[in-house]
Amino acid sequence: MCAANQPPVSLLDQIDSPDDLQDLNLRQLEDLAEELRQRIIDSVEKVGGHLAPSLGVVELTLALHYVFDTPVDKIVWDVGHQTYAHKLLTGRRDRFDTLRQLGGISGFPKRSESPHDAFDTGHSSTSISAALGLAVGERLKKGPGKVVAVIGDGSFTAGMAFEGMNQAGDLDEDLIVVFNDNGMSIAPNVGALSKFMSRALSGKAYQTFRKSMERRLKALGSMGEDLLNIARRSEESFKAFYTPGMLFEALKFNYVGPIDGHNLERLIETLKYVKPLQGPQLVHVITTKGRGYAPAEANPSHYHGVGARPPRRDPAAPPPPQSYTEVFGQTMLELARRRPEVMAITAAMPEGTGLAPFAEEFPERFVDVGIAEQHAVTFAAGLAVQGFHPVVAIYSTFMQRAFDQIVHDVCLTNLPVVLALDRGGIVGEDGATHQGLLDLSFLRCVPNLSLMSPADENELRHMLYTALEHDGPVALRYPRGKGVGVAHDEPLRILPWGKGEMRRPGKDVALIGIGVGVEACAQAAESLAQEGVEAAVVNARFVKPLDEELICEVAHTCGRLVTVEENEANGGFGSAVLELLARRGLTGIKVRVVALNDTFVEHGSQAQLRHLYGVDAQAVAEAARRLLD
Ligand SMILES: Cc1ncc(C[n+]2csc(CCOP(=O)(O)OP(=O)(O)O)c2C)c(N)n1
Ligand SMILES: CC(=O)[C@@H](O)[C@H](O)COP(=O)(O)O
Ligand SMILES: [Mg+2]
Repeated sequence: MCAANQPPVSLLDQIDSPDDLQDLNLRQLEDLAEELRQRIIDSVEKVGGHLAPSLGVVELTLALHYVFDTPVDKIVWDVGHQTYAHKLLTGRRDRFDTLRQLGGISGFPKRSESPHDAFDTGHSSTSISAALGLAVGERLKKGPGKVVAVIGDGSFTAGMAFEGMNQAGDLDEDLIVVFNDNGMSIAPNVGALSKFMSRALSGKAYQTFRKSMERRLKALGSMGEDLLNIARRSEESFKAFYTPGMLFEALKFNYVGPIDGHNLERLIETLKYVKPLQGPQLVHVITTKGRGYAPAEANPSHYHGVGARPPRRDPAAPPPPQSYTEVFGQTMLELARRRPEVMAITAAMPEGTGLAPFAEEFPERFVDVGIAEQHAVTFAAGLAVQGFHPVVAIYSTFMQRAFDQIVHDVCLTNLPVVLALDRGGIVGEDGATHQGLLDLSFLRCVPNLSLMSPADENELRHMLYTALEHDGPVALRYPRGKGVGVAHDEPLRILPWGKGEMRRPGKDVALIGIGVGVEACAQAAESLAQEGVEAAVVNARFVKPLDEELICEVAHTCGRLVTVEENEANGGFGSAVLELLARRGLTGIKVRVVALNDTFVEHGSQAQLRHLYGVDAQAVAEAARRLLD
């Protein structure tokens, strides 16, 4: 609590830990909710972040921290993108404006950041499994803590959530799952469960019946109250049948709800009721994503994640380059118009992958499978067997989840599926859970899979066309954010398969880049030229099949190679080049691999992280100088 001699500036300023909530009455808690909301809006407006998800759970967060005693009790937040109120209430109020910035607090729960963060999250649908592990551990250690998982309806579309539920029910473990149902994933939620939820809960007849019964019974005075209590108990069984309860009850969870996720009094009462209960409990809360901020309530998809306030743009300046995502989406449309067999698949991220326009123009050839990356890939394999040419657009980091499906269902039988990995490389503010720094390694090792990465947004267009002309699995990986700003040359053309391109001749050292690495090489060559160094620049284009002739030729000519990639060094593009040189017996070549060196990459801007982790143009030039010493 604040020192007694200083008048509290606000309720939030009095909250140095969740224990301080106990001193507040309901009215003050409600006022605190509004303060939290405003603080979140103000901060995100400045630094960016996940606004709508966090606004939707302000009351739920307050009620959880009011009823449960973290860190003894443990709360696992699924995805963890909705934890801004949680962070403000657990000792990070004064650092909150450093959110997602280099050296600042993370946008997701981090055990290293606070003991109140019970488990690190970022990828969805892990909370129930993690919480169950925590609960079993607590039981085995004979600890006093209760364990709560908070999971959204979007995150419930992933199979992993049901794997956790299935085991929890079987173990009859003391575990509380709070199901935050706002009807939204990033886009409107999809799937049979989501439809069942909205049908069951939006039943007008049920709501009208309930309200009229309450009114009539209350009019009867005390007798009416007794009857109302009986009716409430029978309502529970009615709801358990009519609402999703029966689904969760089948998984041996005691179902409680649905309750209004913005009614603090009801939330506190319900959580106090379930806290001491034994066995698995599921509390179903209905919330509004973006609650309390009209633009976010009206468009929760747009306000799911927002960027920091952009710097004022000079109106005379040329328009910024298109993003790789936009170019991908436009090229998909162009190709689909001429190729009826092209299908597009997303895992709950139509906007983020640029496929929203495709969905609008070709609704029958577009599928959003929900947060179900494994299913997306194998579903695509099924389509490919039927003669379609599916393009599965999934962020690099989330594609990690579908590795076995890529191997087992697509590549083993050499099916024509295109894997479009957006956000390949350093993504920036989302931090360690979201960087796309493993894909060149985990894709390169899979037989039958070809792997390309464009040097710029124009090359992405031709690569997508080339991939769709290839009779077998192809992965395309491209970065988050704006392109280089090159013109789009027409028409779309098929790139020479397995061939890179010499972008700049040179004889002293060869800078061989893949993807965004090529731009870093080009800039490094410019600065080396100021020092009289003639650096060749090669755009490798393909990680597999590698352009062996071109690489061996420049290796022979220059005798010095720097490979450049935004990927882990382990098993990445540089590894492929080293393996080639060894295979060809070119042992006298001096090589530097510019890549991430066996490390995770935290949050910060892309430019800051590229510099900090030594994969920017400056690092490339430095590596070349060392070879020339
Ligand atoms: C495995 C995985 N796939 C995709 C994402 C991207 N993603 C982050 S939040 C989100 C939607 C989550 O919906 P829900 O669980 O309902 O939470 P809400 O945003 O509605 O609060 C998605 C698809 C992710 N974090 N992890
Ligand atoms: C929380 C989450 O996983 C997504 O919202 C992700 O942050 C989206 O990333 P982009 O902002 O790159 O689309
Ligand atoms: Mg949701």
